[in-house]
Amino acid sequence: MAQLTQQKCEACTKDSKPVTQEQIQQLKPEIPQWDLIDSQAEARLQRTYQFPDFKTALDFTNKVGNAAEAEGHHPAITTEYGKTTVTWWTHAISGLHRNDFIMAAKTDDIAQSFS
Ligand SMILES: C[C@H](O)[C@H](O)[C@H]1CNC2=NC(N)=NC(=O)C2=N1
Repeated sequence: MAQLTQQKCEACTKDSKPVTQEQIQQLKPEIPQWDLIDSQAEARLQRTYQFPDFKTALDFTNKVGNAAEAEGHHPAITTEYGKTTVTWWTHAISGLHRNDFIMAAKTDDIAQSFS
């Protein structure tokens, strides 16, 4: 299987299959700096990135937003002075889909261009 960053999101419906625990164990090492969290009783992936100032955090936010639009899969993003927190989950299934791991890996790739 190709690296997550090379993969494409698929359109999700309420019938889409969430990742299994086994799949999570396989995929999580590819995005080691992401936390698996429970929010509103749903599994989500979350990571906070540090930046030197607000403008850089906002530039990163916009790049992640563009990637989300390109893939048709959308995160929650909180932009603050010096940091941006990105949270991925799949609304249609109220949980985690492979798409979320793909987008977390793509988000890490975007962040690399800021370091
Ligand atoms: C029709 C469209 O593809 C869907 O509404 C998409 C849009 N972006 C989405 N983003 C996320 N994170 N979860 C979804 O279920 C989702 N659904």
